[in-house]
Amino acid sequence: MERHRGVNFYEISPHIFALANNSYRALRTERRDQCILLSGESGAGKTEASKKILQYYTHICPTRNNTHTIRERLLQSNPVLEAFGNAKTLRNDNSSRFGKYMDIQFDYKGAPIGGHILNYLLEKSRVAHQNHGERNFHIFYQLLEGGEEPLLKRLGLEKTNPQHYHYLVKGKCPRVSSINDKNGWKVVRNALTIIGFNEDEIQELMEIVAIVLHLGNIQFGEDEEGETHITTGPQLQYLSQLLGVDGSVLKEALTHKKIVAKGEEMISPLSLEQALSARDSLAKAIYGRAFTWLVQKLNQSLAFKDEVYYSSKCSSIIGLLDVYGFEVFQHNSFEQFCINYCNEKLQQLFVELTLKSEQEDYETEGVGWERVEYFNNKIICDLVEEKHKGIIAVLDEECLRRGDASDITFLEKLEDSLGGHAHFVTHKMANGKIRKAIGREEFRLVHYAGEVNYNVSGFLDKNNDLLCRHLKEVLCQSGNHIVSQCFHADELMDQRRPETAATEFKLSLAKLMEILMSKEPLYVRCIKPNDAKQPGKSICGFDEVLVRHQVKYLGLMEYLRVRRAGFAYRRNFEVFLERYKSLCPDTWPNWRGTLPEGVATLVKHLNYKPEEYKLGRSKIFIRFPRTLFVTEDALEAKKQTIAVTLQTSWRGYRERAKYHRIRHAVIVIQSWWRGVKGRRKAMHRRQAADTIRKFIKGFILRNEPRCPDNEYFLDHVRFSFLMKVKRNLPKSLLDKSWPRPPPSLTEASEHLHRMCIRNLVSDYCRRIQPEWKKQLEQKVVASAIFGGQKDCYPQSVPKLFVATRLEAEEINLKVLQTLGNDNKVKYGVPVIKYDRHGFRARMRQLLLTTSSAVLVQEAKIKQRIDYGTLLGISVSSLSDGFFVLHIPTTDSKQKGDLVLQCDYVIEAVTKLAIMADKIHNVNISQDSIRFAIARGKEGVIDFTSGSDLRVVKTKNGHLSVTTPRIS
Ligand SMILES: Nc1ncnc2c1ncn2[C@@H]1O[C@H](COP(=O)(O)OP(=O)(O)OP(=O)(O)O)[C@@H](O)[C@H]1O
Repeated sequence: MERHRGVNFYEISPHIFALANNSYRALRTERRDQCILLSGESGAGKTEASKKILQYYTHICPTRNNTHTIRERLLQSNPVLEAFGNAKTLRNDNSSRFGKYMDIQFDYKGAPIGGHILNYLLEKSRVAHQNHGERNFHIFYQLLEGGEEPLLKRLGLEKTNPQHYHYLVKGKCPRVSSINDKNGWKVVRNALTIIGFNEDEIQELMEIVAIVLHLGNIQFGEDEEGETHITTGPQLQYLSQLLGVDGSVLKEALTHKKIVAKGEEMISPLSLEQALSARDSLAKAIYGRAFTWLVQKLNQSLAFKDEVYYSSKCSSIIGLLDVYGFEVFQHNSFEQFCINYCNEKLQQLFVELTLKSEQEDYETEGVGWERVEYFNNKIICDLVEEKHKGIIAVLDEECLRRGDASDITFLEKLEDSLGGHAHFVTHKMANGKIRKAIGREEFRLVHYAGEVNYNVSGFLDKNNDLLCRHLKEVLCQSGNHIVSQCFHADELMDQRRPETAATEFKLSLAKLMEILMSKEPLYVRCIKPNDAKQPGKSICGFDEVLVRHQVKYLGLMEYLRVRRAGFAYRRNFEVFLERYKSLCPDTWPNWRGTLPEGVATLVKHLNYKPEEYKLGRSKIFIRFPRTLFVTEDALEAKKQTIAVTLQTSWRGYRERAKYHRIRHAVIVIQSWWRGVKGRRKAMHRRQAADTIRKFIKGFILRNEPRCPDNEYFLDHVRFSFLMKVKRNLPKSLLDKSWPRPPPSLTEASEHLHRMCIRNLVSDYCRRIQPEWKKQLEQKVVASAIFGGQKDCYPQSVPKLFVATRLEAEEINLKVLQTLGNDNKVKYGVPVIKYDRHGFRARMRQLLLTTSSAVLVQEAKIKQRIDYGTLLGISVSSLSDGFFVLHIPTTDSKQKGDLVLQCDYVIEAVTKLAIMADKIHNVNISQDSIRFAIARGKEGVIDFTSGSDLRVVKTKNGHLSVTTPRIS
């Protein structure tokens, strides 16, 4: 299959795949529907060839989403149809007993997307009767051999025992070595599932097979009064069960007939013979219609479902015709007559389309041609089908004739109307040798493929193909859905007589011919190598006489002659030019001149040699396939360029259109956006003008009471001020800045400022540490005592009071005290111990010279003074560090007031005042301080400002302290 894919026909040796590939290529390239006609005798290999073709298509064709299923279904339809429609005959162990035309639908990419089957005249008679050495349809044996035990039990059948069923043993060969029924069952069962039958449908289909088998086993007997009755009860029970109808109703229908005359129904008993015939008719009718139902069901499964996406116009078709082949048996009946008539029609089509039309074409087109003689079988077709005169017409006439019409009268009628015809002869009409070869009840037709004697017995019945009304009524009530679908109540109402089997077959063949004529035909002529079903090329496998005979009657030699002398290809100028015009610059893209000139120009450009082609009146004839294939290859190569050109133009067009669309959209969006923006801007301006207007008016009226005209301005001013305040709030307590309020907000501003300060203060207070608080308290006290009173106070403000300075053990204090009136002034430098209760002084004596003091000895004075006894503290207003602690003098032990000097006079005095709770008893003197000396005496210290510190005792006994001035 791979070897044949995409290869030209002439490039490799002949093969069924080459032909399949050729038709597929033609379908793809020329988009013309194709049909492949398989012909040959029964057993020649048509069905096998058609399966190979199908296999080839399903293998090489590209796949679409659902084509996988379609492929499978196409392939699997074969085993199902073969099981129900094929049987073993003397000529072929798998002989098709029906005609089949299958359409395979391809989409434009060449993927199979669907299929449809037309079936023709099933050989129903086989259901009830088989010739010796033949079998019934395969499905019966397959079900019995392979069917699962529960299934068979349900159907009331016995496994692997065809002998028990009358309908299966008429030919006396229920088992054949070449056929594996058990395996066949598995294949069919699987195929039915793949095709899409559900379990119920399969069950009901098998019920039908069982119904036929049980019907065959129904036996009749006659009672003493001559009435027919059924002798096989169990079969009847199974039948009524499977058909889903009442047993008694079925029983009556099988043994009685219903006649409707003048609107009245009459029931009369059947004779034994009539009952047997009615039973067989019933079996044939049920099986025949179930077969048609099966084909319809297959068609539903194969149908192309994606109609919305692909219209059927987009698809192309390859048809496969595989009908029963030409048949000659010892005993030939109505069925062989129909089968052989069908083969005549196919041969006629072949003759018409090839030998006749081709040669006529050469002649009418004026191409020099030497006529090849051939046998035209139209005469035989006419003999069979001609209106009023043909065999079918005579048969129908006899069937419709009232009275004593029989198979024999039919034969006589034939003799009357067709006597003397070259292809028709009967025992009576023949003479000599031929007469002996024809039976009295036979007529002989000289077919294109040979002579066949047909026995007329049963012709009328088979052609009438009638099922008695009574049985039809029963089937209409059936509980089996397939049966009830096959036998519809409408049929009973229809008073018209149905077409006879032969006429119906003739009409369906006519339709088939129409279908085939509308397509490009390809032929597969199957040659049967021997009559013994033998394989191989040995002498016994290849019967030369038989083969020669077939080659002859198929008209192959004549056809070869026409082919050799003729042309491989012929087309109308228009079609040819249209297809290949792209290969010549002069004809591409359009030829303006006449068609013959155009074709001539094209052919010249293609370098066709004179012997390769001929130009007729309206057609071109190409002699060799090679020439055409070379041209096709060139077109294939050219298609790339054309495709690129088309793509370029299309893409350009598409992009331009897209660009224009976008551009238009952009302009629309722009205009809308600009409009929006413009409107927004205008609105803003209007709002701005309004604001400005309001603002100006408000400014003018700003000092008026609040009114609608100025409220906006005032609000704005307030808002602005508040925002300004918000932005410039003082960060610390020392920051005194505050925005200047507009006049209308002065009061509010002050309010806010106060709140802000308070807030800062509370914030500050919250954050303040205990030590610092104490420091500040002390500083506040210092400020209260000394603020603006003592010269050195301002310098002391930034200096922090050190907690340990006075509380420590040692304090650097100088004590000045006059201890006596002698010239030697003794100064004590007390070390003061200082605690919560008071302070204690311990003196060290100093010897005072005029300018310096020298430590002489440790004083023995120890004085303890409680804070509670402290009367007050005196300091000068100058910048010296002297201060006097006034102590009560009533106690004789007291040494008098303490005169002290300290570098940190502000700190020391403040702390002492706080400790002794004498804040209000600190006296700041301008010039001098009086202090008590022991024993009621009093001393004075005079303070003056000078250049540096000097302490001297003046003549008047005062202590004079000169303190440097603070610059
Ligand atoms: N190409 C083949 N190679 C080998 N065997 C073949 C080939 N073709 C056919 N046969 C054998 O011949 C038998 C009959 O073939 P097939 O059923 O295709 O014949 P047919 O022409 O369809 O007959 P009918 O007209 O009776 O249906 C096949 O079962 C097979 O055994």
